[in-house]
Amino acid sequence: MAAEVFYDDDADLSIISQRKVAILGYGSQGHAHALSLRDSGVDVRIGLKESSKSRSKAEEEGLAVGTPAEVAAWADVIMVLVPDTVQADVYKTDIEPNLKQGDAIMFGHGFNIRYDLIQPPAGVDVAMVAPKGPGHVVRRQFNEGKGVPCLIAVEQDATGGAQALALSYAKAIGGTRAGVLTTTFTEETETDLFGEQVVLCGGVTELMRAGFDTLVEAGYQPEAAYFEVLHELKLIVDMVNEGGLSNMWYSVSDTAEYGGVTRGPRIITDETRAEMRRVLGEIQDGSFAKEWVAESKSYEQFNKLREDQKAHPIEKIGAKLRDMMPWVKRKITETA
Ligand SMILES: NC(=O)C1=CN([C@@H]2O[C@H](COP(=O)(O)OP(=O)(O)OC[C@H]3O[C@@H](n4cnc5c(N)ncnc54)[C@H](OP(=O)(O)O)[C@@H]3O)[C@@H](O)[C@H]2O)C=CC1
Ligand SMILES: CC[C@](O)(C(C)=O)C(=O)O
Ligand SMILES: [Mg+2]
Ligand SMILES: [Mg+2]
Repeated sequence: MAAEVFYDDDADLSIISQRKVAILGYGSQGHAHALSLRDSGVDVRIGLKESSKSRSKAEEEGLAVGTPAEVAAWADVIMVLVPDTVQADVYKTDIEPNLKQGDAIMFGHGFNIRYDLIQPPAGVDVAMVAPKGPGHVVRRQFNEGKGVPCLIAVEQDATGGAQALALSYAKAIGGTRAGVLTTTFTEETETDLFGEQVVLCGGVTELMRAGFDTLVEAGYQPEAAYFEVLHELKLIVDMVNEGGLSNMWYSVSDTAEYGGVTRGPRIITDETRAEMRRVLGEIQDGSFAKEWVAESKSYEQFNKLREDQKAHPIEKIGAKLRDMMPWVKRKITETA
């Protein structure tokens, strides 16, 4: 059955405009939600620790900032946009003691509900508005009159109005301009983790690094390798994004198309597809979540892997080449 997709005319902005919304966290998603909600006429306050380095950024925007506990007590809608691995602690310390009957607790990703790290009480709505894109792009597109598609879900509908509330919230951040789908916390969590690990973040970066390494090892200039496997990827993906795979195949040469359709399946093989299924299995059985929550206590392995990513030659050559293409370089700022 085809999914139902909601657009601007299906959502009522007045629902979220009548609520008091606490945004906990002012990072990638937090700043985007907070600023776009405010620009849509919603009463918003930001919850951050006294020591938070994000505080000054929110204050510079004229947003009211308090501690997570203070704004949770003030609000009747609490959107949790602190990192997934700290949400359970923030919930216990700052949110749970301040939840009132009829409040709504909302999430930008289903991780903590899907893996039972947070168990909200009966009597509150539990919903999700998950943009399918980076927070800085969510904000950028809102400012440009566009929007990033969102998934919404309701885990607990205490008031009978949880879905309408989530849809209204999604409208306020620009989601219904692009399309909003209903889902479950389980489907959102599992597909989101799979997408970022296998395709969008993990798969694509590893493909670029491997392609770059192969060309450089074979004696080609690193600059040529960078343009070929990283810079041009966006140009090719833009064609796919604008008109589908066929649009891209139409635009590239017949030589590229023939080489692509015959060689592509030699790169993404049956073995790769089997590994994708194993990665999905680790998401579904909770072992990835367990591993990540344990790693987040020290960041020991994660910090080493981050250093390895930064040190790869594709990063060094890329920085040099992007300096010559100022239109490509776009600094991420909290108001971008
Ligand atoms: N990044 C993205 O584009 C997307 C993220 N999501 C989801 O959105 C949620 C937020 O992720 P993201 O925006 O990446 O997070 P970020 O890491 O970008 O930002 C986290 C924010 O939370 C604050 N923070 C960290 N720890 C605490 C704490 N203990 N108490 C209070 N505030 C704290 C940080 O402030 P400071 O460090 O200054 O204290 C910062 O303002 C997650 O559930 C994520 O899965 C969903 C879709 C896409
Ligand atoms: C693709 C990564 C993402 O899921 C996102 C931007 O949608 C995230 O968790 O940041
Ligand atoms: Mg995502
Ligand atoms: Mg994600």
